[in-house]
Amino acid sequence: MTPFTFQASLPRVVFGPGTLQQLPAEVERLGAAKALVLSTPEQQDQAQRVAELLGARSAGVFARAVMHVPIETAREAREEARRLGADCAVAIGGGSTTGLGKAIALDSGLPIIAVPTTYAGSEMTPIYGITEGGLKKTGRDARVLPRTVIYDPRLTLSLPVDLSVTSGLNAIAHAAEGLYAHDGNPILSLMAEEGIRALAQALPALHRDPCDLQARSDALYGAWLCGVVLGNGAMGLHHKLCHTLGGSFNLPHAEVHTVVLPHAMAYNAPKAPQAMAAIARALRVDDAPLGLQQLAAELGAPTALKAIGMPADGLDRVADLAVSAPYPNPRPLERTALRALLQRAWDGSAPAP
Ligand SMILES: NC(=O)C1=CN([C@@H]2O[C@H](COP(=O)(O)OP(=O)(O)OC[C@H]3O[C@@H](n4cnc5c(N)ncnc54)[C@H](O)[C@@H]3O)[C@@H](O)[C@H]2O)C=CC1
Ligand SMILES: O=C(O)/C=C\C(=O)CC(=O)O
Repeated sequence: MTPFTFQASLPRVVFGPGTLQQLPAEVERLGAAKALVLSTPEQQDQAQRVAELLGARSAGVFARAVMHVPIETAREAREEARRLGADCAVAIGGGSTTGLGKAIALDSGLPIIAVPTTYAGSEMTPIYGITEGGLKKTGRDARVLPRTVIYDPRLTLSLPVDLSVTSGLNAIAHAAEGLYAHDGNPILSLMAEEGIRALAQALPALHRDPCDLQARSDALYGAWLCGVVLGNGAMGLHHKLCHTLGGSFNLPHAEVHTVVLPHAMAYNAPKAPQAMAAIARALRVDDAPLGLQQLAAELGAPTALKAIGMPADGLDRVADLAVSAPYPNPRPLERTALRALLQRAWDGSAPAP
């Protein structure tokens, strides 16, 4: 085994069906008196119920989280937290709501309790994203890592099946890139393989029966592990391509990950054979990129960028951007090969190196 360094900074986790009921005690445990509850407009009723559960410990509800955290929304939420005298925030929702909590914490240091209701994994990472003037900036900052995460699988029963599948594949992407990250290590690799395994088993089961609480629990457990990997390892080609595609063309986040991942994996496969072997083991397939694309197709997820709103004439720009700011990746970034990757992803063709 090659020498390595392992240091992880992780939130406290409360996991299991019904654990949302422990939220008031978790707020108290932080030493906080007033929590601002954050959600998207679609989950406002759920946020309201959380505020009722908090009773006197609720400062109010801010239900305006949207995808990619526009700076204007972040400023409004920070101001609302200040105006209401909140000394902590509870983010109930997916990556968009967690992201809003992070934007507040980045500026104010307010502690965040995350209550994830998708499989995006943001609650386990110190990574934030804020969009200003149409450009999304991402960064890492220890202040934005939630202090506590409550994983209550019951809250995911209402997540539509299509979003459950693509969100689960978004989580698998975190683990896949962690397995070949330049700063990876055997402990993160253990978590990554186990996270992929749990999700690969859970997604078909919850696709058959969205109310299968065991499958929902397994998926959330997998998302937790994959989120830890993302938070503690570098992102490579796949995440960078997805951020360009999502940020510049306003494509739906989890769907972009779903379509691109098999192609990014195939691109890197010749330089990351051990990672591919681990992913194939976890998926129980012979060929990791192809097996992943087949899993997505079997679960009714999109497999072509053209099907999720990507204009064909934008592919050249994405290829240009992909090579404009180099970053560590197992296989060097070659424009011609990346342009071909993007074409295959747009067409929905089989992944190829
Ligand atoms: N910083 C990080 O580490 C990460 C950040 N992200 C960010 O998260 C965002 C995407 O987050 P996602 O979770 O994919 O989607 P999302 O948070 O935007 O949610 C999508 C939709 O599903 C709804 N929803 C969520 N949970 C639900 C439930 N249980 N029942 C019914 N409806 C529900 C939401 O209200 C929203 O309308 C992107 O902006 C992405 O950049 C994603 C992964 C990691
Ligand atoms: O692409 C992902 O799933 C991971 C990270 C982000 O989305 C970064 C962000 O919060 O914008």
